[in-house]
Amino acid sequence: MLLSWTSAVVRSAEEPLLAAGVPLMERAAFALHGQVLRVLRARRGRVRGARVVVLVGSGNNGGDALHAGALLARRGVQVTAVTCAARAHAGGLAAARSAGARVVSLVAGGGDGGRGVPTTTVEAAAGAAAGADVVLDGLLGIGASGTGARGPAGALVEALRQTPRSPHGPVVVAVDVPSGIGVDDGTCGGAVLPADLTVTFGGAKPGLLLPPADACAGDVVVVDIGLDLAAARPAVARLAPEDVAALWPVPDRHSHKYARGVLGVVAGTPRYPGAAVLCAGAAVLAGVGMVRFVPDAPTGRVDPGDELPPHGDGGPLAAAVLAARPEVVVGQGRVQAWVLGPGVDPHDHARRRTLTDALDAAVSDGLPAVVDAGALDQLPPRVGPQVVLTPHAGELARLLRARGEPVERAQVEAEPLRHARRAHELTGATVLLKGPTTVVVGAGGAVYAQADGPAWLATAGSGDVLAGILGALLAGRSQEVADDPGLVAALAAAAALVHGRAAHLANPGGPVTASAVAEALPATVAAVLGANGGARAAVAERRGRR
Ligand SMILES: NC(=O)C1=CN([C@@H]2O[C@H](COP(=O)(O)OP(=O)(O)OC[C@H]3O[C@@H](n4cnc5c(N)ncnc54)[C@H](O)[C@@H]3O)[C@@H](O)[C@H]2O)[C@@H](O)CC1
Ligand SMILES: [K+]
Repeated sequence: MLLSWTSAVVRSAEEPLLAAGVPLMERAAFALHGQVLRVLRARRGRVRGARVVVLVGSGNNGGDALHAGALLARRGVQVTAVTCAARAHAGGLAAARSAGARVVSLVAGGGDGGRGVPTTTVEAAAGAAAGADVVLDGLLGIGASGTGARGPAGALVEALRQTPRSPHGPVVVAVDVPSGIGVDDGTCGGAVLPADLTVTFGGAKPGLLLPPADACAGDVVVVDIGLDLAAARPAVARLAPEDVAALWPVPDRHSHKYARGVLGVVAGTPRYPGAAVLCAGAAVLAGVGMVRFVPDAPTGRVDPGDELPPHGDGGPLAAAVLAARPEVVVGQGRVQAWVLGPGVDPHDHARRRTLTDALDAAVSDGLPAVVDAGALDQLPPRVGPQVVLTPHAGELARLLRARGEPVERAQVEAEPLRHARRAHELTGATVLLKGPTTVVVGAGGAVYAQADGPAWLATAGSGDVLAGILGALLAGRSQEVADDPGLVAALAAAAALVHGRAAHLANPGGPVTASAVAEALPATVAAVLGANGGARAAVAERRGRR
């Protein structure tokens, strides 16, 4: 699991160490230079003679970069440091100079308190950067105010962004964070320099995980500089496969289909059965004990005693689901969780009535439920965190507008965490906001950001598959969810991870269909469980024999 902490938390962890004279900056710079050496070796085979341009802001982030530049210069790297403000970290500047780095400034008399640093222009600095092997971005770190670099630093970032990127262009290594991102909220309001690699100190920062800024971070390497963050509350987490393995319900030899979880599904319409097929199918393939697919009653409510009506009674919608997945059971009956709404057209009155009845039942029974697409508009004013809303940005904006918040889709896309959090506050539900990076906000302040899928996953039916996976997880762990509603957010993040990985597995590097993603689920779950799952299964098997 990758955890992140806000700037304020990181600063307060630094304080006692700095007061005790612990050389945090030297530790950070040493690790940073090690990462740059690794990049240079991978790129050129050798370090000596490589060119590194160091972009230096006015704060300690620039100090880290300058000290790393000094260490690189001592290894024979040609280092040019470009200071971008009236002042620069004095110790770092002295170290870089004495190691043989060339220092220039965008500000006349700048960087060095007027000691005559040669000035350069934004164009010349951008040109030097374009010809370098590595650009080390030490413009702004966790001391940045607002988003986007301003002044000369901002002008340089803009110029670098205009430079066309090529495979032969420099590798951009961000010091602590890509300069200009909203460090704590992941916003990208102004000039931001996208990185290929971010070397971050002490612990990751939320903006490295949260959209849209996470797209600027590249690979994230966390460097231990001795900060004690164990007792501090993380702001945002990103699950890894081993975390999902620990969350996934794995049967033992005594398990039977009911104990493993029964999922009720209300999805699709007779005219558009695709969502129903994908959602119910994904739940089956993700390993749920059983799926009950709920068709519309010919008249009024379905009799709850109608456990297993003949297949024909479910009409063409149920027939389509059964044709694709004969494992599905059609009709009403006891369930441990629900998926409600994928592909349900609100203008289909019969389907809408079935949906409303099931949603009412789920909420009044306190069962975990995925509330998707057509069900989002039917949500009661307040629900518990066992209910997971799964909107995309447009649907979340509509949900917020319906609750009196004047929000447009673009605002949700610009600040996904803020708006997902607001929806959680207003409804009480766990919120899984779909996007290139999925944001989950749940009970007790839990926030997850998952970026597991390829861009190809943005395809019709993809969300129906995600809803099915999450439904399977909630059904399988509904008892634990009843005891600990905070678990729901972790399960939602786990579903997003498996969904994304299934898309990779379905067709590595190429287009995927939602059906192919669903078909890849059994192998994906097996891969995620991996050795960990094998060990757990063996333990379960042993227990079963006793
Ligand atoms: N405290 C320490 O000893 C350590 C600090 N570390 C580094 O120090 C960084 C934090 O240093 P600072 O607190 O000095 O802050 P920064 O280095 O992030 O710089 C903040 C300064 O930049 C300017 N500035 C703020 N917002 C700006 C904007 N939007 N555009 C242009 N200029 C802007 C202001 O003059 C401000 O003082 C961390 O990110 C990390 O890289 C690491 O070396 C670890 C140890
Ligand atoms: K930076």
